[in-house]
Amino acid sequence: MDIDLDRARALRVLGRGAMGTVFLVEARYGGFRYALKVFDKRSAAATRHDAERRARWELSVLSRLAHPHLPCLLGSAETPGLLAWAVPYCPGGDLNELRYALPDRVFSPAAIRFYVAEIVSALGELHASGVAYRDLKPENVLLRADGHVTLTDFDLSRLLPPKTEAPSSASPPPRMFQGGGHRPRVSARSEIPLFSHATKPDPSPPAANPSAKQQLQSLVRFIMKGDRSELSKKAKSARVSPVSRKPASFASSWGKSFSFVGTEEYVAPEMVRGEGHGLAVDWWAVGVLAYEMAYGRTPFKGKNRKETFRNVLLKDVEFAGDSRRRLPELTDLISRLLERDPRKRLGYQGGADEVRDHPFFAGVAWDMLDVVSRPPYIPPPADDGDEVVGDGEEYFDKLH
Ligand SMILES: Nc1ncnc2c1ncn2[C@@H]1O[C@H](COP(=O)(O)OP(=O)(O)OP(=O)(O)O)[C@@H](O)[C@H]1O
Repeated sequence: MDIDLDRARALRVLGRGAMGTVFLVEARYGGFRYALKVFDKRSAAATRHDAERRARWELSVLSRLAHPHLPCLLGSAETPGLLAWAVPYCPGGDLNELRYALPDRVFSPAAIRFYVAEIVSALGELHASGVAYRDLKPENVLLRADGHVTLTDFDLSRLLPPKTEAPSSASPPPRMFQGGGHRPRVSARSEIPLFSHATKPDPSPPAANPSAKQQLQSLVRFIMKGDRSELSKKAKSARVSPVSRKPASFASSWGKSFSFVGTEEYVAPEMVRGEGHGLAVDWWAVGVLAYEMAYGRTPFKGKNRKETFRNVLLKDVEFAGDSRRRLPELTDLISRLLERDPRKRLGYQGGADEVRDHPFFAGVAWDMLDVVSRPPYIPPPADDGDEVVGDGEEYFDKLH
C-alpha cells in the first residue's frame, strides 16, 4: 500500500543509521503517529556495500512480519531516488538508553526475564520463517508506548533454513516466504486511515506514484537540513553499528551464511572464525544481551576489535561476585547461550522452544506475553508535538 503523505506531517528525526533516516510522522487527521524510514538511493552511503539491496530486503522482511514484538509494515513508497516505509512508532527509546538511565546501569533479573522473553519470542517467529536476525543489540530493541518491546533494523537479516542439511526438493520453503507471505494479523493501528488504501502488504517493491514522488523528493531536502542535535545526543550511548556492511556472500552452503555482519561485541565465534553460521548466532547474541543487561558491560569487549574477537573465541565468561549462587538460573542461561560450539548452544537443536524451556523463564506466560506480563518500565507519554523540527508543517504544506 502506498503511503499518503498528503495526510501527514513530519515532526522530527527519530534516528539516523547506515540505511537511512527515520522520521516521526503524524497523520494530519486523527493525529496518529508512525515512524517513516527513508532510504536515499543516491546518497554516498547508498552506493556502498549493496545498501539498496539491503533496504529492499528489509522492506520485504517487514512486509511479511506479523508478531507483537516485531514491527508491522504500515505502508511504503518509492521514487527514482528514494525508498520509504512506515512502521509503528516506538516512543520509549531503546534498551540501551533505558539501561543508561538506570542508577547502576543494570537491570533486575525480573526485568531481564521480561525483555529477554519478548526478544526470544520475536526471534522464534523470525527463525520459524527461516530468517536469522543477525543484529541483536540493545540499540535495536525499541520500547513501545506500553513498555513492551519491538525489534528494529532488519537490513542485516538473512534467509537461512533452520538446520544445515543439504537442500531437498521435498523441503518446503520457510513459511514467511511461501507464495507472497502470510497475511499479517490486522492491528488496530493498521486500520487507521493513514494510507490511500488498506490492503495487505505487497511483498514486491512498491510502485512509484507522481504525488508520492514529489513529496519524497522534498523529504530528501528536508533530511539534508534536518536537526542533527537530537541525533548526536543519542549517538553517545549507542554502539557504532555493524562491523561490516559488505555485500552478503551468496556463495553459501544450504543453511549457512559466510558473510560477516553484526556488531563486534555481539558477533558469535563461528562468524569470527568465518566457518559459516546459521540461526544459532542469534542465540549467542541473546546471551551477550542478557549478560550486558545483568552486568552493565558486554562479556567479550576488548581494547580494540582484534582483542574483542580474540575474547569471543577464547575468553571464559566472567560472572562477577557471587552471581552464580544468587542468580543460578540466569547464570546458567547465559552460559548455555554463550556456548562456543553452535551445535551445543541452547536453541540450536530445539530452536526458540528450547530457550523458552530454560528454568530462568519458569512461569513466563509465553502465549500471552503481550497481555499478562507487566512491563518493568512504562515510557512517559510522548510530548513529541513540542519537538517539531525545522519547518516540518510548512514543508509538507509546500508539497501540494
Ligand atoms: N519505529 C520506530 N520508532 C521510534 N524510533 C525508531 C523506529 N525505528 C527506528 N527508530 C530510530 O531510528 C534509528 C535508526 O533506525 P534503524 O536502526 O532502523 O536504521 P538503520 O539505518 O538500519 O540503522 P543501522 O545503522 O543501525 O543499521 C533507531 O536506532 C531508532 O533510534
